[in-house]
Amino acid sequence: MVIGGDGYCGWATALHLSNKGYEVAIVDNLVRRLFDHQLGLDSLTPIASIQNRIRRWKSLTGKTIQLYVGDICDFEFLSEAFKSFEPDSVVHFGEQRSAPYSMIDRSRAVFTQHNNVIGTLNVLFAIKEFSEECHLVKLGTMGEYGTPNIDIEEGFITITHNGRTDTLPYPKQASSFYHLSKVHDSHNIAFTCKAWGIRATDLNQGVVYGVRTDETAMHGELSNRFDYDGIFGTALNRFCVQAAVGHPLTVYGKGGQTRGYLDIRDTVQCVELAIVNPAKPGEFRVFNQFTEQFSVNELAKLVMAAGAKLGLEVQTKSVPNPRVEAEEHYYNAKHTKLMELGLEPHLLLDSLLDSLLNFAVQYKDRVDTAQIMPNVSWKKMSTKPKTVSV
Ligand SMILES: O=c1ccn([C@@H]2O[C@H](COP(=O)(O)OP(=O)(O)O[C@H]3O[C@H](CS(=O)(=O)O)[C@@H](O)[C@H](O)[C@H]3O)[C@@H](O)[C@H]2O)c(=O)[nH]1
Repeated sequence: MVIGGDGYCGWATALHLSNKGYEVAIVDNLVRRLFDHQLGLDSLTPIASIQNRIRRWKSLTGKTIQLYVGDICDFEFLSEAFKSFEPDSVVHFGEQRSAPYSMIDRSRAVFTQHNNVIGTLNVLFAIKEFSEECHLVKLGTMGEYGTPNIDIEEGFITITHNGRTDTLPYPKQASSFYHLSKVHDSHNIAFTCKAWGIRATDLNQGVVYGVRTDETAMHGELSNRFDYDGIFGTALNRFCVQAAVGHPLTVYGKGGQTRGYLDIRDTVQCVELAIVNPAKPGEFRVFNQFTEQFSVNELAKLVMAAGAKLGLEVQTKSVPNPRVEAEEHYYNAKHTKLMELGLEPHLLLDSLLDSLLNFAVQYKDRVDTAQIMPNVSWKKMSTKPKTVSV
């Protein structure tokens, strides 16, 4: 069961698992499409409706993906989906995943935490009630750890304090209401593993880039979404679109912000590896899911160089940072557990950057340049509903 199977990572994962012979159901309330309508945003790539996506997949491959449209915060809906599909594994992508969205105003902050925390709680209750053996594969985020001045471990750290030693959850220092929602989820999941014997894997994923996977490239109607706006667009994908339309690359502040990154083709691989090698009953595992670390400045340099090769004149501009985050910091995060399970990373080589840039150029007429600059400020956030004007 892929919850959030209509979104960026979820759609690619649902198709990948279906292609690999798994019986797949998508559970999704389609709210990601509603956010676009409400905020006047759109994917760079045209995307088909979920029904047409699934029909096209069936006509191309003969494989059926079941669809349950509804909200997992509604426990009755989720119960019916569980009873009808009887999942062995649940992959949970079904959360509001944008940090800027969660910082627009009070109501978006509350929505994000309610939607994410209650949705995950319901999934935990559904597993306990209907499918005790079911393995939960939950998308967490590297942002749960923040940017501490020591190495980041995979979920746990062994500490000696006043002569005694214990292995404890790694300290969490999230820096948006969205990232905090994932911290709260992790605590709830860890507790239910202990209390109810649930088996769970928390995938602390880094920033994803790219768009095509083997399956989504098979047909236009299987195309994945590609966000480039200031709310849902993530760093490298945004920079590629900016380069394609001749907009200076928007480095926030000093640009020393360093994060773990991965290709979307590795997202789908990692999820499959977690499913094939499930956690044991009662086990709460944490994997750091990224393949390489980059600072924002490093990404901008790579895109400038790749752009020059394609004859694009790419400039970089530091814009005032709309977020509250360290702009120069130590960053060294472990990420060996998925490699030990057999992950074969697609590293960010010139070839991928070329093809991403070409992809952005191909769709550049669809770019609304008014959506590029960031317009959500961490500091100016207020209780007043922020309405969007045209
Ligand atoms: O135009 C831009 C966009 C971003 N940044 C900077 O790039 C870094 C990453 O920002 P992002 O928007 O690419 O990613 P983020 O907000 O962290 O969120 C994304 O990446 C997270 C993983 S992580 O960053 O927490 O490891 C996931 O959890 C989220 O769902 C996903 O939207 C930040 O320091 C941000 O200030 C820029 O300098 N310029």
